Amino acid sequence: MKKVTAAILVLDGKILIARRQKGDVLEHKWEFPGGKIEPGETPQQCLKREMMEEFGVEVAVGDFFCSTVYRYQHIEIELLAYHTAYLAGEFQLNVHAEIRWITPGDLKHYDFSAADIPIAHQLYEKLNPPHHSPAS
Ligand SMILES: Nc1nc2c([nH]c(=O)n2[C@H]2C[C@H](O)[C@@H](COP(=O)(O)OP(=O)(O)OP(=O)(O)O)O2)c(=O)[nH]1
Ligand SMILES: [Mg+2]
Repeated sequence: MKKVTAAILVLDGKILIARRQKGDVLEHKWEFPGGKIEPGETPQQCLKREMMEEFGVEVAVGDFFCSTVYRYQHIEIELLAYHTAYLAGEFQLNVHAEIRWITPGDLKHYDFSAADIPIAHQLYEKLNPPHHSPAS
């Protein structure tokens, strides 16, 4: 099983999501960006490297958020999501078709890769402000 890291990056209350390119595995699907852990790397080192490779930005990788295991036809992955803080750099698209900054409520409206759906759901539960019932 391949271990893959994914960044939960929130800036000004908006969450970073990225869309995979046409022709890529899982083409057009939205994801929390990251990639496969290489031999000898910690998940944190991997995610820092991937964010630099894929967007040219520097991040600090913080606490573990959650993980999922998913078996695609092409690969079985353990997806490890980490809270990540933006440090520096202009976002450029080196491998993705598009990025968006979305509100927690928007998480339900995007077509995420299957392995990401439970992560998007947990993030929604964590960040979406609860609706207050009227005072009695
Ligand atoms: N980065 C990332 N990959 C995901 C997510 N969800 C998901 O199913 N995947 C799958 C897609 C791929 O089959 C696999 C590895 O991700 P990747 O293609 O980003 O790997 P990578 O950046 O190391 O790229 P490469 O060297 O394999 O081209 O994980 C996700 O949220 N983020
Ligand atoms: Mg990647």
